[in-house]
Amino acid sequence: MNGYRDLRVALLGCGSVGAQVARLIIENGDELAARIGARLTLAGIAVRDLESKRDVELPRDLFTTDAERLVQGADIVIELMGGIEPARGLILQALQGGADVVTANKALIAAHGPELAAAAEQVGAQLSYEAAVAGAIPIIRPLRESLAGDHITRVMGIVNGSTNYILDRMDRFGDSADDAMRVASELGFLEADPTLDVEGYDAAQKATILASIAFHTNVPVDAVHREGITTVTADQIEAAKHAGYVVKLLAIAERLTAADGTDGVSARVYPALIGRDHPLAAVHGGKNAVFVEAEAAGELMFYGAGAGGSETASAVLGDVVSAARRHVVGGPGISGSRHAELPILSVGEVSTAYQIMLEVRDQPGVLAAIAGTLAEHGVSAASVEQPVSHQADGRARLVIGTHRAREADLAATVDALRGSDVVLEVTSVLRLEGEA
Ligand SMILES: NC(=O)c1ccc[n+]([C@@H]2O[C@H](COP(=O)([O-])OP(=O)(O)OC[C@H]3O[C@@H](n4cnc5c(N)ncnc54)[C@H](O)[C@@H]3O)[C@@H](O)[C@H]2O)c1
Ligand SMILES: N[C@@H](CCO)C(=O)O
Ligand code: NA
Repeated sequence: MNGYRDLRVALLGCGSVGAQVARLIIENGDELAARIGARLTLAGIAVRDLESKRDVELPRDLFTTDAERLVQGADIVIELMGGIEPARGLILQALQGGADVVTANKALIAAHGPELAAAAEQVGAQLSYEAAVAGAIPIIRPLRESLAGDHITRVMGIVNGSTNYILDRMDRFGDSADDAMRVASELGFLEADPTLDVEGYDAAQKATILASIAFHTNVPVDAVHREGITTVTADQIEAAKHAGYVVKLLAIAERLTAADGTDGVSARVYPALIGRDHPLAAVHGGKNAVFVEAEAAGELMFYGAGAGGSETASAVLGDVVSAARRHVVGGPGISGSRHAELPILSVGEVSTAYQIMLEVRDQPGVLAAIAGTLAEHGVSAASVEQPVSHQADGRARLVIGTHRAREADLAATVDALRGSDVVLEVTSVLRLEGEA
């Protein structure tokens, strides 16, 4: 197609996502040119090893091991190498040279987002990372642009596919935690270091990014309260099911008012109960979804593939097209706004309902003693159940559902229950999210 100017695109990394991005740029070149009004010309692909076997057949003359040189003179740089360095240095080099940058690197954006955004703003370049959170699902752009005129109150996401796969197997097929983890590992769903998934680090990186954008505030990753799924038991999943809930690993970013009246932001990742009729309960297998609540828009749900080479490449290409259009029309790129600078509140300020499971002495007066302990700490019981299936040898199980309580009050209640003569063991404490 004639008449279009060329935009020089440098691709850094040619793994699962990078190879698919290269394929789409080459295969869809004419149509992309028509949509953009300029042609994306792949100037080169930086790789570690020129001879490596690739998922996709690509022209070999595009490959180079000299990433720094490739970045020079590029209009758009796509970073899909992962990791902190050299990705960070190359992105800074690209931005300082005036290029727009597209990345899928959640670890880098979570750790160095403000530094990279400042470098982009300094030269009016655009830094975008739609693929860094929930893969193919459009969520960064909706939060940053589509909802820019609204007030977001809460963002609650299933943003880690492998842990959702594990919890879903436990819920639907009655797998033990170990069995579900083994299947997820065999299917290649887990990161090379599975701790990143199962201890919630990956979800915490995504929570940082979501909270920062939703609330126009820099929310550092170490301010995210993080609990993984390694403590979740088949017993908890069964009790949740019985009570009409499902256990999901949730990344939550929320506007909160603390007990002292401070308005702030809470960012947290933990396994929590949600009602089986909540839209997030229908997110099965390795899928992701983000549930957004905003003052004017109400409830919105974004659902789809959170990972996968071609799926993630779709989000990357969306950002590339947006950057390319900016080159055509001119003007500065959309920047990450941080003007609100809200304080980050501790998890102790969060208020949710809870489900507490206890092993107690099966004797008269136990219920009254436990009700007394709850009341002393200002926690009110909404339901108490004593399942006959868990009664033996003078022991009984109690499953207590509470009304909403502050996390700090609930923690004090649980400590007091642990110290109580009638309680043999506190076997489970799970938060209940997604209720009005
Ligand atoms: N795979 C997914 O489904 C997915 C989803 C969302 C986000 N991401 C993110 O996308 C990025 C890429 O992920 P991926 O799955 O394609 O990883 P990958 O490991 O398949 O690919 C990364 C590639 O970059 C190359 N590389 C690393 N350092 C390099 C260097 N210094 N110079 C040249 N090449 C280098 C590696 O050799 C590898 O081929 C990561 O930041 C990841 O977190 C991936
Ligand atoms: N390990 C991540 C990959 C996508 O970021 C997941 O399980 O969702
Ligand atoms: Na996304």
